[in-house]
Amino acid sequence: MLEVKNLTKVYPDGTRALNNVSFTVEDGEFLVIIGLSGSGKSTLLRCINRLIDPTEGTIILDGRDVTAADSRELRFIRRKIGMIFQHFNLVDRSSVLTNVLSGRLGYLNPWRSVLHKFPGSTRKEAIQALRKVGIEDQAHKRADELSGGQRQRVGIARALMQDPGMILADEPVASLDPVLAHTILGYLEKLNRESSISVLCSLHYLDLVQRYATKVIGLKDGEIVYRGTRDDIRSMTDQQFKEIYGEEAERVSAGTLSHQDNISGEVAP
Ligand SMILES: Nc1ncnc2c1ncn2[C@@H]1O[C@H](COP(=O)(O)OP(=O)(O)OP(=O)(O)O)[C@@H](O)[C@H]1O
Repeated sequence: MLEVKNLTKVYPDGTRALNNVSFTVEDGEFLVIIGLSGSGKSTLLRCINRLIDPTEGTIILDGRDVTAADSRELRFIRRKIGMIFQHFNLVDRSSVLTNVLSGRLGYLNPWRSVLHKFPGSTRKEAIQALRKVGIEDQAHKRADELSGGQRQRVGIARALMQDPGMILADEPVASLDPVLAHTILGYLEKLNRESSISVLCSLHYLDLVQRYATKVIGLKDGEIVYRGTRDDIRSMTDQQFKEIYGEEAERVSAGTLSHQDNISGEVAP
């Protein structure tokens, strides 16, 4: 379980990106964070694994105080938190397999990690992780030879190598077309449901929020302005969504949602 209490982040230039944000995420939840550009979504996600140090407040993950963790503890905590990025953050010139294996670096003993020497069993696991996202046949290609959707699947496989209890996904489908967006979110949902991995994800299409979220928080100028359960979200109107999200709020095309029915079948291992 994740408990975020009174979290505030003020950047050195004085920008108050988060102001007194509190919420909880139960194990196995799929929390979606919505909000306009600049509302603080990335800052919030990055505070949770301390890629950004909060100014005030506490973050407790499974009883451990992330905010008070020293560097040793933080390494341990971060091992269990996978991160997925909008622009994938792959090493383009390395192979897909090497990128996936890098998810395990936090578990290697120091000399192995310096040399990036992975045991054979770990390489097998990496292939299995790629199989879970349907691209084991791409393992030996260079990462920059893959399409955007395939690259994000590599990002998921890399996160899986951490054996995470939680995945933080910062706009994971913003660079993808709507059909691919459903494919990627379908994989995240499957991991969420079948492996009980909690997912915290920022998204900006209402359809996607309604389809995947079990809980939603809405941010505006760094403050929580909306909290919704799965039922609340499903009955949310475009107008309500626009009040939080602004006039930029939009749906992906109606046809895409029905496509999801096919995708669900496709993601089964
Ligand atoms: N390193 C930084 N220094 C100063 N201000 C920053 C820094 N990073 C972000 N901000 C500011 O903090 C606020 C929140 O930014 P953040 O990136 O968290 O928002 P966001 O909701 O993720 O936006 P987007 O959807 O555009 O990524 C914005 O006003 C942004 O300009």
